Amino acid sequence: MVVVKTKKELLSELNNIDSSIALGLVPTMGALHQGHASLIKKAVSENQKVVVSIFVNPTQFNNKEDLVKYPKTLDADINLISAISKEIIVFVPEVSELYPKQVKTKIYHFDGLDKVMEGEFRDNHFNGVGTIVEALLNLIKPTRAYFGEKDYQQLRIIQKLVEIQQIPVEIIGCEIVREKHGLAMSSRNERLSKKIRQKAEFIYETLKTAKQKFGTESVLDVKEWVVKQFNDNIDFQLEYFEITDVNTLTPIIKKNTNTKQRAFIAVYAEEVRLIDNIALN
Ligand SMILES: Nc1ncnc2c1ncn2[C@@H]1O[C@H](COP(=O)(O)OP(=O)(O)OP(=O)(O)O)[C@@H](O)[C@H]1O
Ligand SMILES: CC(C)(CO)[C@@H](O)C(=O)[O-]
Ligand code: BAL
Repeated sequence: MVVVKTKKELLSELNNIDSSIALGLVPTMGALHQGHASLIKKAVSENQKVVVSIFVNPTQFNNKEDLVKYPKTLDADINLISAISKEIIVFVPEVSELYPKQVKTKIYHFDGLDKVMEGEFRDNHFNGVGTIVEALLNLIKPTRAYFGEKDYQQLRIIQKLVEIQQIPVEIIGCEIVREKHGLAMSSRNERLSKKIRQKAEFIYETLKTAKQKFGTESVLDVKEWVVKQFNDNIDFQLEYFEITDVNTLTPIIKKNTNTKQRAFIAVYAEEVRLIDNIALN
C-alpha cells in the first residue's frame, strides 16, 4: 500500500496507472471505522484502483473546538485500509498542500439544499465541504466517488456540486453502518464516555419510532413527540428534528405519498454533536 503526502507524489502514483481504468475515490477525515470500511470495500469492488484521502478539512468546521478535538488515529487508519486491500493509494496531505495560498472557502449556490438542518446550524459548513471535495475531485479525477448516507445532506450537496461545476464523476451513496445497538457509526463517537455511547442507541430508537408514527400520525404530531422524548431525557440535547422531501430537503408540514421523505436529527451528548437520519417511505 502506498501512503503519499503531497499532490506531486499522488499525481506521480496516478500517472503510473492506465488512464482507461476505473478509479474510485473515498474522501474521509480519518479516525476510520466500519462505516468508512464499507465505503472503501464498495469502492474496491467497483473500481480497478482506489484512492482514500484522509484530511481534516479546516474550512468546514464552524466550531474551532470541534476541529481541535477531532480524533486523529493515522496508524490505525492505515491498518484498517491495508486490511481491505494492499493496492489502495492513501493520500494524507497537510493543510498547506490543499490550501497552498490561503485557507479560503469558496461560496456556492446549492439551490437551498444548504440552507436547512446542517447548513442552518453549522454556518458556512457546506461551502467548506464543497471547496475541499471540488479540489479533491479536480486533483484526482476519479470515475466514481463514495459518500455515506449518514451525512445524507452532504451527499445531496455533493451531487449538486458536481452538477453545477460540471465535474465528470459518478457520486455513489452508501448505506449507514451502525454499531451493535443502532447508533450510527461516527468518528465523533470516540469522544463519548462508554456509558453515554451505550445509551445513545436512544437516537436511532427515536428515529425508528418516529418512522412508525409517521405512518399513522400527522407530521406535526411526530415532531412534537420527538421533542418530548428529548425533554424527558437529560443525557441528550436535541438540536433539530426535521422531516423533509429527499430531493429538495425542504421540511414538509404535510405528508405527500407521491414523493420520498426522510427524517433527520442532530443531537448533543456530552458536548459531542451526533447526526442520523432514516428513510420514512
Ligand atoms: N456510519 C456510517 N455509515 C456510512 N457512511 C459513513 C458512516 N460514517 C461516516 N460515513 C461516511 O464516511 C465519509 C467520511 O466521513 P468522516 O470522515 O467525516 O467520518 P464520520 O464518521 O462521518 O465522522 P464525523 O461524523 O464524526 O465527522 C463520509 O462520506 C461519511 O458520510
Ligand atoms: C467529505 C469530507 C471528507 C470532506 O471533508 C467530509 O465532509 C466527511 O468526511 O464527510
Ligand atoms: N462527516 C461530516 C463532516 C463533518 O462533520 O464535518
